Amino acid sequence: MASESPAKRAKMSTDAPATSFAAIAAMTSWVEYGADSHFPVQNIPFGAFARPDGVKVCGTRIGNSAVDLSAVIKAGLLPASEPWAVALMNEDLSAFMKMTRESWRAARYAIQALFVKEAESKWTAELRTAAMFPVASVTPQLPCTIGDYTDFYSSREHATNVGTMFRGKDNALQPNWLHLPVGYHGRSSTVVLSGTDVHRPYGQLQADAADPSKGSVFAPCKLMDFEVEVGAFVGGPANAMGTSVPIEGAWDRIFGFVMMNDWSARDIQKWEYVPLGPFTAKNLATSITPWIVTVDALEPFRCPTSAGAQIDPEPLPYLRDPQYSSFDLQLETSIQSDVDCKEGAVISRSNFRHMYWTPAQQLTHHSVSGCVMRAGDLLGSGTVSGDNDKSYGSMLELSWKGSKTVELGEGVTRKFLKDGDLVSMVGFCQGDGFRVGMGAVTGRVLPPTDLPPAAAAVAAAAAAGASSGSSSSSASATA
Ligand SMILES: O=C(O)/C=C/C(=O)CC(=O)CC(=O)O
Ligand SMILES: [Ca+2]
Ligand SMILES: [Mg+2]
Repeated sequence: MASESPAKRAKMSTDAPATSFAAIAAMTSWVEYGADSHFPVQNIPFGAFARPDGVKVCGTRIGNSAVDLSAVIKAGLLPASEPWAVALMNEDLSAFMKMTRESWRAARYAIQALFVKEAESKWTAELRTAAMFPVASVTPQLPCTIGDYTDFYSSREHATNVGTMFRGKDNALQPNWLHLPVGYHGRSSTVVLSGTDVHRPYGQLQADAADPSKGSVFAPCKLMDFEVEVGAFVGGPANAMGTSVPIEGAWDRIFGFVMMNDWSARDIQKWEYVPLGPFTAKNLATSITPWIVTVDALEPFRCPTSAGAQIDPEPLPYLRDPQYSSFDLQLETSIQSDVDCKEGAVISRSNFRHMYWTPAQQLTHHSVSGCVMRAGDLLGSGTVSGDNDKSYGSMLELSWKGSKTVELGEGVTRKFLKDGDLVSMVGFCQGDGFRVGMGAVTGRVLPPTDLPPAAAAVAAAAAAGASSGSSSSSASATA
């Protein structure tokens, strides 16, 4: 790691593993993978997948292998009687995530110890066949039952940019923004795994922003967008209703992190969001990576946020995070299209350290009214935008509401997403000769689905209106 890197400068968390950063960097594995793998022995994430024979199991990933932890436990390489091992015998991580950080840590260390070079002889050929599968041969599953999904708005740059575009420069950052992590309740039913195609949604759009008397039309979204986010999975025993999660222990209630794309229909959003915030513009799909990278795996990369060691104004006491900091997690977003950008092009580079509010502050604030926070709840960080126009986390900002083009190379440009565009977001921390990352969250934009009967009737009526001279509901999407 470069000597000036924030990860190196940062003091290791007191909660961090007893191992030094140098000792972590020096770990090697008997499993082969490249220096750019996101899943070296230093990572050991948790996930759930269906084996080639269809059996669903909890697992980890190392290099390009998905590891069936139930097979490793059955073979006697992990202590079957430990409560965490019992929990890992389930089809997904729901039970395991309800345990404590101590249990997650014990499990991760025990698994990690099986993949260091010195442990190679423990792995018989028989066990390798029974427990290790090429990732391409397994079917990732959602890691747990996602009870609730909440999305925050915690990048100061993103909030300022969106506020400027939606409400004007003078009302960009609302007066509450520096005092609490603003958020909205999202929809867990449409949280999907990376690789899931996403249809351009239908919805209500304002017919003519210059003339509100023209009302609205029903049509496919024309301003389809992504949002680069880091998702935090809540873990640990739920707080009782009427109590809250104290900020002092809040980091210990975060099980780990995934990359997340909060698909957004900007024209639907612009019309519907007043005054209660995002609704159907955001519930069409939210894509996540399948492997949850633990807080412990990210601890060596803890660093100050770009807002500094403290925030000003100082938040109310209940929101003062004693570990106010972030992770030096690099984020890179690209678009690929078989139509006009076959090689793909990187359009944004950002970093998780740009977030102003920490996941601990988000969790504590979420529960301050007595709201129950359960293991498996998903908290979106909010779009991660940096301080320059190459680091913005959405097309809305990169194209500044469509007022300029985003270059994909060789004369190919975008303002918003086109049908056929494959959006890919990767997140990783760069260590000294190794990486710890989440992999890529991908999703392709498909044309609108065939309309269900009720919606078809509305569209037909709107089309009839259009042919008689009123507002149009053309299905063609512009980009
Ligand atoms: O109304 C606004 O200012 C904008 C709201 C959002 O776009 C919500 C959202 O998804 C927040 C985020 O990802 O940061
Ligand atoms: Ca969002
Ligand atoms: Mg969403």
